[in-house]
Amino acid sequence: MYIVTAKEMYDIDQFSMDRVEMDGSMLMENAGREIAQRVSSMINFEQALCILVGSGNNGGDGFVIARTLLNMGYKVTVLQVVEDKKIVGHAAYHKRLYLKCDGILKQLNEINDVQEELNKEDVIVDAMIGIGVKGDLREPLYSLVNQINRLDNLVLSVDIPSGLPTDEGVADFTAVQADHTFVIGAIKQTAFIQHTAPSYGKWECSSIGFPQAAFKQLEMERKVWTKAAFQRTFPERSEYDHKGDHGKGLVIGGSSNMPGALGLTTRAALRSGAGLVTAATTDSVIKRIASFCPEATFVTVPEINGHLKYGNDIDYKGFDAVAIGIGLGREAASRPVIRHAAAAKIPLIIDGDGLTHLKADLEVLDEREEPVILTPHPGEMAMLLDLSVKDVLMRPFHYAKKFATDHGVYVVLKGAFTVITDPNGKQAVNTTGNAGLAKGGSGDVLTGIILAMIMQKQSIFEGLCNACFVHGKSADLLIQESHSQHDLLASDVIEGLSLVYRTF
Ligand SMILES: NC(=O)C1=CN([C@@H]2O[C@H](COP(=O)(O)OP(=O)(O)OC[C@H]3O[C@@H](n4cnc5c(N)ncnc54)[C@H](OP(=O)(O)O)[C@@H]3O)[C@@H](O)[C@H]2O)[C@@H](O)CC1
Ligand SMILES: Nc1ncnc2c1ncn2[C@@H]1O[C@H](COP(=O)(O)OP(=O)(O)O)[C@@H](O)[C@H]1O
Ligand SMILES: [K+]
Repeated sequence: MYIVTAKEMYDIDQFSMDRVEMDGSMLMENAGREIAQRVSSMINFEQALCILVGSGNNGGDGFVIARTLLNMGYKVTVLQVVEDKKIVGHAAYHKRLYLKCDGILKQLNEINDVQEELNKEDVIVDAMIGIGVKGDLREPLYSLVNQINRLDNLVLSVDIPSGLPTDEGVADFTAVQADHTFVIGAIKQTAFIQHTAPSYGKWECSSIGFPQAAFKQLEMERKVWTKAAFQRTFPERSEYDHKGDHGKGLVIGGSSNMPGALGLTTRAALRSGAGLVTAATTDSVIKRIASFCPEATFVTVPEINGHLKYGNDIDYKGFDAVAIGIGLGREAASRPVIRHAAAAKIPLIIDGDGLTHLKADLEVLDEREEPVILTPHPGEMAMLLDLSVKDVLMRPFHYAKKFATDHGVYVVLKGAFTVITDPNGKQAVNTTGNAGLAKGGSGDVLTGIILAMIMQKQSIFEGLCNACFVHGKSADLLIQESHSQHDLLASDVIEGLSLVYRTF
């Protein structure tokens, strides 16, 4: 499922109409009919529906929805929120059809008490403005949207909640708070931004006949990583496999005050299917984590005040990938460990404190040819880019892509919606997971899963997407079956991986 900006959606639309010669009013008919079908499955014939239509094509969709539901036998009223002369083109055509089917139409400016009028309705269908919104809502829409948001009625938005921007990066807006949004053609970027996603309520996306070629011509691919994508790309094990076929991974990190993190990463990598995992850390950390991951092997690294030192004595030969930085601490003495790891000719994952050390030494990335994967949370992404966390949360797609393409690395920008970006700027969003993961240690577990996944028979990008998918899915299944978001621990997420593998 594609994730689009407004411009990309208009490009898809234009391509379908100009190159494939699809008719605009047919696309509108498809959209409206598809949504009407879905609305009808949510309501009953006793419920009164008010369809609010605006001046653009979003309003046109509203007229098709109104006609379709009317002809199915529902109680429908259209409330037109703009003057007659503003309804033009395909929308005007569909308005005519609705009126010729004896549809009831009221004008907003002829109603004395809008609040009372809306209170009479059970269901509000919001087809006032779609992706064509520009700037802050003007009156009377601004007041109307605020009134709608005070109602208890079921509110269903068409394509996007009216007033909400399509693209990331807008801080302030007034928009309909939908209970459910019926997205047309492709899901919009703001459905994955922390401060705009809640406006959509639940959402579902319907295909209205846009050809695949219309999506393929987009400059850059940006998709939701779905269950189907996981099942299509996740590699099967062959009957004759041996441990060497599933990768020999190395994890480097740990310090006296953060010993557990490396244990979580190591165990998670083993649980996720790595053939062999070796943890390189201080003697005291090894003593503390060894019983938690008995299948792992260990390499002792010299220490200074409980932190790893130098790192030039770690032998990378024979390993297929390395993850570094987990629980490492920010002591300057540990910085060379990152530099040495960067010289190893195998895929490199840099996590946690490793990212802080990397920031002081970013040029090591330019010298590498093998894949580098960075796994920042928004705070670490902000640190890498010299921005505020607010900036990153406002434009995660933009900033993750900027860093990935500027430095030729993969970026896994973690959060409620994790954005995975490849060195060319291709992006995917993982939507599995829940707030039970918002706890220390969850990221360490993810790093272990990533290490295991990138050593399996799948591309690095697919491996990263699948790692985020199973990490979140484990948390989702655990809170359905035996845990809550409150008590879920990072170590539970490791054990929950078996549920994911068995279920999917
Ligand atoms: N083939 C197609 O094209 C298909 C398109 N599809 C549908 O079309 C939608 C996009 O349609 P669109 O481009 O006509 O824009 P749309 O979202 O209706 O809004 C524009 C209107 O809003 C108004 N307005 C804007 N900002 C405002 C503000 N701040 N405050 C107040 N008013 C404001 C603006 O008024 P104006 O500024 O012109 O006075 C203008 O008239 C898309 O989301 C999908 O639903 C589907 O049917 C599939 C096929
Ligand atoms: N509300 C949430 N919904 C879904 N996933 C979440 C949520 N909060 C955190 N996560 C996931 O949990 C992990 C937290 O990683 P991170 O912040 O690095 O934690 P830590 O460093 O404490 O281990 C990430 O994979 C993130 O995507
Ligand atoms: K809308």
